[in-house]
Formats: sequence, structure tokens, C-alpha cells
Amino acid sequence: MKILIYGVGGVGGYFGGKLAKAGYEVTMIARGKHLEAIRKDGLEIESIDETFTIHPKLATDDLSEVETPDLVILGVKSWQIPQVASEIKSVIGDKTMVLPLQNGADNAEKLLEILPKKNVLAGLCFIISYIEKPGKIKHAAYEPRITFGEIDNVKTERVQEVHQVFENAGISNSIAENIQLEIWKKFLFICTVSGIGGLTRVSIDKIRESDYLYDLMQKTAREMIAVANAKGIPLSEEHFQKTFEIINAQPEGTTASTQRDIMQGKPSELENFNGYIVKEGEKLGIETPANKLIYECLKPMENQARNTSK
Ligand SMILES: NC(=O)C1=CN([C@@H]2O[C@H](COP(=O)(O)OP(=O)(O)OC[C@H]3O[C@@H](n4cnc5c(N)ncnc54)[C@H](OP(=O)(O)O)[C@@H]3O)[C@@H](O)[C@H]2O)C=CC1
Ligand SMILES: CC(C)(CO)C(=O)C(=O)O
Repeated sequence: MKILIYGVGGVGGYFGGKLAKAGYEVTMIARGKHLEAIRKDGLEIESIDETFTIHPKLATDDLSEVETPDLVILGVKSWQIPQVASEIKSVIGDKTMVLPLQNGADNAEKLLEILPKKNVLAGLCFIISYIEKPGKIKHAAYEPRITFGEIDNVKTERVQEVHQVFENAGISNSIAENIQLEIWKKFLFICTVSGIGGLTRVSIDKIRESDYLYDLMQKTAREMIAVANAKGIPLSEEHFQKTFEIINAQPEGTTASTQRDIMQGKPSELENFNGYIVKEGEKLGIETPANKLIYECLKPMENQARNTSK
């Protein structure tokens, strides 16, 4: 299977690295100093389990050099999906599968606005990883895992083939019974902790210590469930309870990747997280005051981060 990794950061670099290590033909789209380093010395992955270096078949920032892939794994941030989808149109074929692994609820929907339905899968992943320096990915914590599937949840031959490819590469993965529900279950957790984390600039254990902030997190999550339900996603009280069990179990010092982006003054996924809930709430006639508070408080910082990163 020919695999294209678009965006070789914490997520794309780790999973792409594992696939290349297993012998798959992997092409990587990267840019700048990171690309230079990968071309020169390969991509090093320092994981909690193992350290290895891979040399992709091709590392480039030029899609015109890329052969039609069987599978594209998107490792960019959520807000970059529309642009990347437009770009990859020129290299994908009838049978190419495009798998988004981003956090956020509507990554597959965004792909569907630009790419034919037959090319789009849906997915998510769990890992804590980042670019430590150009050419090096650090997998710092969490047993990495991918959950994915067809957008209509049919267990087609092609998703079973992808499942086998991930298995062969030693990537823990599963084909979801209901991929939209899985995406929203993770979104419920990540959006609930990320915005408040970015705003308070402390780790989850510190947020938990404040009754006011704990209550705000719960209100954020309840609004998300209302929006999800109005969209036909069966998030329930059980998912709410489970999410807070996970929040309560996070060890000292835990922060989410989007919170870290906000704290470092980088462009973040705020629009795709609390911003998305506010906007969907407006469309669906659902009040989302907790998400709106977080979103509006963080938005000036987000605008500033985007203006200075131009
Ligand atoms: N990291 C983690 O632990 C986890 C992240 N996620 C989610 O996964 C997604 C990816 O996050 P993460 O891997 O952390 O992000 P990173 O910022 O580490 O990686 C994204 C990479 O994509 C590159 N990129 C973006 N646009 C282009 C382009 N046009 N051409 C070439 N390269 C490009 C970026 O380059 P540049 O830096 O130059 O912009 C960067 O190297 C997010 O949705 C995140 O929420 C989910 C689970 C865990
Ligand atoms: C919660 C976690 C660490 C799990 O993958 C994550 O998705 C993130 O930090 O963005």
C-alpha cells in the first residue's frame, strides 16, 4: 500500500514513522527546516516504547512529485483541512482513501465539502507527541491508538485492509461501530479541557481543584452533548460521566495539545473546538453560554497569534 502522510508533526510523524518502519511505501509532505532535516538524516521517532529512524520513500513539499497514493493520512491541524483537501485533489485517484486523525468534530465533513465521498474516511487518534526539533518526533506518553471507519460505518473490505496495515505496523487500531460517536466522545473530552486549560493556563489537576472551574467544565460538556444530540449523535449521560471519570483520573501536570498551542501563543484549534460548538449551537437554536464565554475570552489571543504568525 502506498501511503501519503500530509503533515509530519506529532501525529503524522509518529504514525507515518511506524508505517515506514514496517516497510510500507511512505511519502511525507513536510516543509521548512523539518523537511530539510528529514531529507538529510531521516525522521527520528523517540517513543516511550522504542527509538528508531526511518527514511521515507520521498519527503517533499511539492505534491507534483507524489504518485497517486492508496491511503492519505492527514496530520495537519483541523483548520488546515480545507486547504490541504483542495491541494490533494490533484494527486488522489478513484480508490484513494483520505483519513483525517485530527481532534474536532467536523474534519470528515470538511473533507466532504471538497473531495468526492468515495475518497473520505473518518477517524481520530490518541497519543501525546510533538516535534522536538527538526527531524525528530517525541512520543512522550499515552499508548497510541487509531479509531477509524467509513463515514457510513460499513465495514468495507478497504477499511479492513487499512486495519491490517496498521496491525502489521504495530499500531493499535479499531474500526468503529459508529465513527461519528467515537469522534464526539473524544471531542467531548478534548474540547471540555482544552479551552478552559488555555484560559486558565494551568493543568487539568489544578482546574479540578476549583469548584467554579469544575462546574464550568461540566456546563461546557453539557452544552456539547445538547449540540451533538441535535445533530443526531447519541452522546448520553453515560458518556458525560465517563468523560469526567477520565478528567478526574488525569495525572498532575496534564495539558492537552490545543491548550499548549494557546499557551505558547500559536494559532490553535479554538475555532474547531469551543468556536464550533458556539456556531453549531446558533444554527440549531441551542444556548451555549459556557462555550461562548471561553471562546470569546480566547478569541482576541487567537486573532493575535494568527496575525503574528503570518
Ligand atoms: N500531538 C498530539 O499529541 C495529538 C494531536 N492530535 C490532533 O492531531 C492534529 C495534528 O496535531 P499535531 O500532530 O500535534 O500537530 P503538529 O503541529 O505537531 O503537526 C502538524 C504538522 O503539519 C505541518 N503542515 C501543516 N500544513 C502544511 C503544509 N501545507 N505543508 C507541509 N506541512 C504542513 C506543520 O508544519 P508547520 O509547523 O510548518 O506549520 C506541522 O509540522 C490536531 O488536530 C491535533 O489536535 C490528536 C491527538 C494527540
Ligand atoms: C487527549 C490527548 C492527549 C489524547 O490523544 C489529545 O488528543 C491531545 O492532547 O490533543
